[in-house]
Amino acid sequence: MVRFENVGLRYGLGPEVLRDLSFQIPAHSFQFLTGPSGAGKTSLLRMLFLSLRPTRGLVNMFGQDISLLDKSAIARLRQRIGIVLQDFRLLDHMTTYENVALPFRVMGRDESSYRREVVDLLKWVGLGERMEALPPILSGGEKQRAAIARAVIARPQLLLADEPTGNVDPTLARRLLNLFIQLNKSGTAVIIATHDIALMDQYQARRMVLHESRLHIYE
Ligand SMILES: Nc1ncnc2c1ncn2[C@@H]1O[C@H](COP(=O)(O)OP(=O)(O)OP(=O)(O)O)[C@@H](O)[C@H]1O
Repeated sequence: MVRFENVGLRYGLGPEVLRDLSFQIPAHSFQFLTGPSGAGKTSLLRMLFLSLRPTRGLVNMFGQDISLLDKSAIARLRQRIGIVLQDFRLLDHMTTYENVALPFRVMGRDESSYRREVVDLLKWVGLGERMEALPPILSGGEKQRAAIARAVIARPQLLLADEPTGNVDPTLARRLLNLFIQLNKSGTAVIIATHDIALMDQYQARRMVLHESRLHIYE
């Protein structure tokens, strides 16, 4: 599903923040991405979301060499990827319900075909009472859950999550991890970037560890 070969990344004229990354993400797989602060986890997730191009090396996503794709092809590939970023990126003028329903709207689906699904997921993540609220009045943990719900609602083929349990208590973190595990069992490949060792210890999965710009994989 994803293949990186000798990928390097630098910002501007700075040093390479990621170097010689070679790995594959198989379909249906589950992995944690970890490493110290500043190791490049967010940068790697952004490359996987095709919002950042590598400075060198080959990136192949869903069987396509991304260096050959134009903007519209990249936008189409992105529809197969769900992402939860640390700053959530919720749209402030839309309600929580509308934010979570957005992937279905982008696909051109009729609201009657997805309303129940969106409402059920919002209830499941504990936002049943916040559906009509606008993001600016949500707490940090509520925004995080809304961002996660939006990323998973359309069952993407690949889910990328950057510190998805950073703003919630341990009980809710476990619940959200279970949501990712269930999504994975239904076929989505999942990559969760986290510092949270307690979270990783709760689920036996492949670990991708960034250290001094390089990636080490522990199966
Ligand atoms: N837009 C940018 N311009 C220049 N340097 C950047 C940019 N974004 C990130 N960096 C640098 O790249 C390196 C990796 O940053 P990145 O945010 O990917 O790390 P991280 O592992 O996600 O960190 P954290 O765990 O603290 O979120 C850091 O040295 C950072 O300063």
